[in-house]
Amino acid sequence: MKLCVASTNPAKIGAVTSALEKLTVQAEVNQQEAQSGVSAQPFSIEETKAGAINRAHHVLAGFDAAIGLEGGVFELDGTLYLCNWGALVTSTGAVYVAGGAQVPLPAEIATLLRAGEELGPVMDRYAQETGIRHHKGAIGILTAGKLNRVELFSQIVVLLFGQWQANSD
Ligand SMILES: O=c1[nH]c(=O)c2ncn([C@@H]3O[C@H](COP(=O)(O)OP(=O)(O)OP(=O)(O)O)[C@@H](O)[C@H]3O)c2[nH]1
Ligand SMILES: [Mg+2]
Repeated sequence: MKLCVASTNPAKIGAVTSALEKLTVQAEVNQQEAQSGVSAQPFSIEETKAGAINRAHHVLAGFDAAIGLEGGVFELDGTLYLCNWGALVTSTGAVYVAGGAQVPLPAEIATLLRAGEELGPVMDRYAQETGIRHHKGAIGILTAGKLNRVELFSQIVVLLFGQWQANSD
């Protein structure tokens, strides 16, 4: 199967390849930068989910299926949460979506995001590291490494393929 991942972010590519290994799915995995069609910092579940779907559709041409993975934040009861969404679209027109881990963001990070900053650079400053978005992710910082961004998105990819399988049997 020819599969395209709608990102060149190593954390997202790693998530797809580890999920495919876990599922023993044979696929030729390609990657392409993709426009999410939403803001650089999605600020709701709806926007984050839409970004994942848009990405997948934007890179589908020429492939059997495409995967979009998008991180974002959303407000709930006055607290800002991290959220993560994935979409799997197929050349036959199927669309599967799945949400992943959600955790509250520290107030100091929430303040900066509400002021218009993107989570990636904010997390790098907060943790005094670089490129967090490409490996451990905000989830890795916020859970003392108990879950990283690859593992987080890998679970979403398993949910996507599982739905595809359940609807193909
Ligand atoms: O340090 C981070 N750790 C995370 O866990 C995380 N989740 C989301 N974001 C940020 O939210 C925006 C949309 O996310 P995103 O899906 O576009 O991610 P990304 O820009 O890293 O990948 P990509 O666009 O190259 O595929 C981007 O500004 C990301 O910086 C994160 N940053
Ligand atoms: Mg991005």
